[in-house]
Amino acid sequence: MRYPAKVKLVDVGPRDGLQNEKQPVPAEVKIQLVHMLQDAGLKEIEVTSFVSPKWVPQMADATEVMAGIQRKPGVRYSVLVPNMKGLEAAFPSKPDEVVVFGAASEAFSQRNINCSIAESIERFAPVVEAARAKGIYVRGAISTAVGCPYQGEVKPESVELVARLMKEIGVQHCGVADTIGVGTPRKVQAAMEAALKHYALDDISGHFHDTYGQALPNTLACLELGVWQYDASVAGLGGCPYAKGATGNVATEDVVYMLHGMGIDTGIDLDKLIDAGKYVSDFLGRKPVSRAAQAILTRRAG
Ligand SMILES: CC(C)(COP(=O)([O-])OP(=O)([O-])OC[C@H]1O[C@@H](n2cnc3c(N)ncnc32)[C@H](O)[C@@H]1OP(=O)([O-])[O-])[C@@H](O)C(=O)NCCC(=O)NCCSC(=O)C[C@@](C)(O)CC(=O)[O-]
Repeated sequence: MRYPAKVKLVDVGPRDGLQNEKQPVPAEVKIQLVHMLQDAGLKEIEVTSFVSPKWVPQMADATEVMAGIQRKPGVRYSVLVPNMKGLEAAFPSKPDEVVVFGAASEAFSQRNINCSIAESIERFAPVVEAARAKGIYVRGAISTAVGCPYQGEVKPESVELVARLMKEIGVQHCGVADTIGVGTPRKVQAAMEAALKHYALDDISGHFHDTYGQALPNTLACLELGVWQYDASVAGLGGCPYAKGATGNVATEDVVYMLHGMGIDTGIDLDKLIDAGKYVSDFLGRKPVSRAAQAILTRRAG
């Protein structure tokens, strides 16, 4: 089996990881987390989202967080925007990339962004056009690509349809997301192959939650397809507010440990990454979910 020699990881911890956190997380903590992630070698960080504060109160400080970051050359800072209002609010923060987020399941689309899949594409079209006109790269996320908390199993055909619709409106990159972590390797490969009908290998990524402990095998399965870009969340933080019971993304530390063990380059310093995960976990008053981080922290403690 030939795996990609290099993998790009996008740390979505500050956004996906913290959006569902019940306790208030001050902007300074989010900013410090971003700084520690960039120091650890992350080349892309999903910082925040410009969404309705009524829907996701934890992200209400998006502008403050973006303003507080001291940017490191070579690092891309992305933000989620669900509509034109979000994009216009994001513009002054000068994100390198915006993420429009749709779903392969109608029920999830309604619960998450309050519209149908078709309506979401209509909303995204002007967002994509306006962002690209300003030279901002546009990534798309397809949630519930294998399973939906409201509708059950999701077929690859639904992923293919949303990937095609996103491609048609000019979305440049397609993220295939297992929002509730129900996928297993063959199913996730099928979802990825469906998206690959419309997006090139270089324009596609995986985003796997670890609810059922399948995120690492799912990552390995997609590496077998040649997919070399993945989202992950430091310390395994997170979950989606509209996917009850779903745990966080695969922990970035665990993915890095696996990839380095396979001789795959990530450009990330695992020790510094573990420090970032420990920093935010200490603030939240719990241990990092990452097994690799727990093992290394135990070893460090002697
Ligand atoms: C999309 C909307 C806004 C539609 O919500 P809506 O209620 O249908 O929107 P609306 O256009 O009717 O506006 C209603 C109110 O929201 C305001 N509003 C409208 N837009 C914005 C905006 N951008 N920023 C701030 N405020 C906004 C608007 O101004 C108005 O305010 P009011 O007049 O009532 O005071 C809402 O459903 C929403 O914010 N949803 C966010 C859901 C979300 O953030 N989910 C988590 C992120 S997705 C995710 O985690 C999955 C992912 C990406 O990680 C991949 C995976 O794992 O699946």
